[in-house]
Amino acid sequence: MNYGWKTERKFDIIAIGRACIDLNAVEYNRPMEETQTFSKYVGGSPANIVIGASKLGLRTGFIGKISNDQHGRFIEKYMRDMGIDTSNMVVDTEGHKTGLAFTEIKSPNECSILMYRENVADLYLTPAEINEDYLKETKILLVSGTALSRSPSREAVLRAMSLAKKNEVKIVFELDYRPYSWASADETGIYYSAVAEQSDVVIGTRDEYDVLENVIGGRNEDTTNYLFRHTPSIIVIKHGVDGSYAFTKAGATFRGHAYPSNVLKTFGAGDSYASAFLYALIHNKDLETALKYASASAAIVVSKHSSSEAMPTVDEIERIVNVNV
Ligand SMILES: Nc1ncnc2c1ncn2[C@@H]1O[C@H](COP(=O)(O)OP(=O)(O)OP(=O)(O)O)[C@@H](O)[C@H]1O
Ligand SMILES: O=C(O)C[C@@H](O)[C@H](O)C(=O)CO
Repeated sequence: MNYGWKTERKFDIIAIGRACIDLNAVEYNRPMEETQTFSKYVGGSPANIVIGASKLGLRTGFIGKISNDQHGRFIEKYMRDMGIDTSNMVVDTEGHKTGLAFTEIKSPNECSILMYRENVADLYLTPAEINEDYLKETKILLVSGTALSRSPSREAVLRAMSLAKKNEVKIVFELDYRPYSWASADETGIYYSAVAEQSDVVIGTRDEYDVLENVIGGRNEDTTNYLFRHTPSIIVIKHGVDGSYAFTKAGATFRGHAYPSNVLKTFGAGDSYASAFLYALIHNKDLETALKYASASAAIVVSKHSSSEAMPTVDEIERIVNVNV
């Protein structure tokens, strides 16, 4: 398959959005009120996705703003050590802080995330901090929906998208809807639909597309009919453990099935799914295979404690795909 990426580019994927910290409950299978210890990991959906992609051997970079403190330095070093180019991670100069996500694992099916995201540095990225020469060097710009929730980060993303288009960089939009980041669902729908209409690939859960379309109980067919009238050529709709679908503008539909997993917690599924899906696309694999890689990657991460640190290798993914043919 040829997805139309420009081949001669230094990076496969540059992501834009938040790089934060996850504090995952060490004593799991209990409520957070009774949890005393947490393990620290780099987190934030777009950071997790490039960490996963980098672990799979893709060449990645990151655009975002981090706090000028121990947390910001921890994040930058971790990502650099993972092989991600951090040259366009801007250090905040106005005292903004790193976002924190405390995770609660009450049972494999009852997980929640308590986010501390007041005045977080990532939402203060400005359009002036977007570097066209950097964007020119990538095949894909990965946009995370949460980065659209506030200004000036919103305008920074819109600037990055317009420079991406100017330089024939494909845009992948991961909806990554976090309700507490947004002023209202109406506002989310407005920005999500405008950005999705301009993106080449859109990835999200059924619920996230409902927010984008401002509907309740939306149908995949209506979503694809609407978005394929615009730029997207591939639309991925995830349905949790019930699997996922990839639709193409040419009219094909592919179904991905979740693989059996010894589930510890459910968060991290979406980010590991996206990193392996994009790995497969960059390697010109067909969409059926891309869905298998994505689902296998997610099955691995839901069985482990973290989102970022748990990202699998290509061998681990292929072992699952090959055993379950
Ligand atoms: N319990 C599970 N066991 C195995 N695979 C799973 C499970 N839950 C989800 N997955 C896999 O992960 C993929 C993405 O899951 P989901 O649709 O929940 O995305 P998400 O809501 O973006 O994830 P997250 O919880 O990280 O936000 C699914 O399509 C499926 O392949
Ligand atoms: O995206 C976040 O800000 C939190 C993540 O890092 C967390 O691991 C998660 O929710 C993954 O789905």
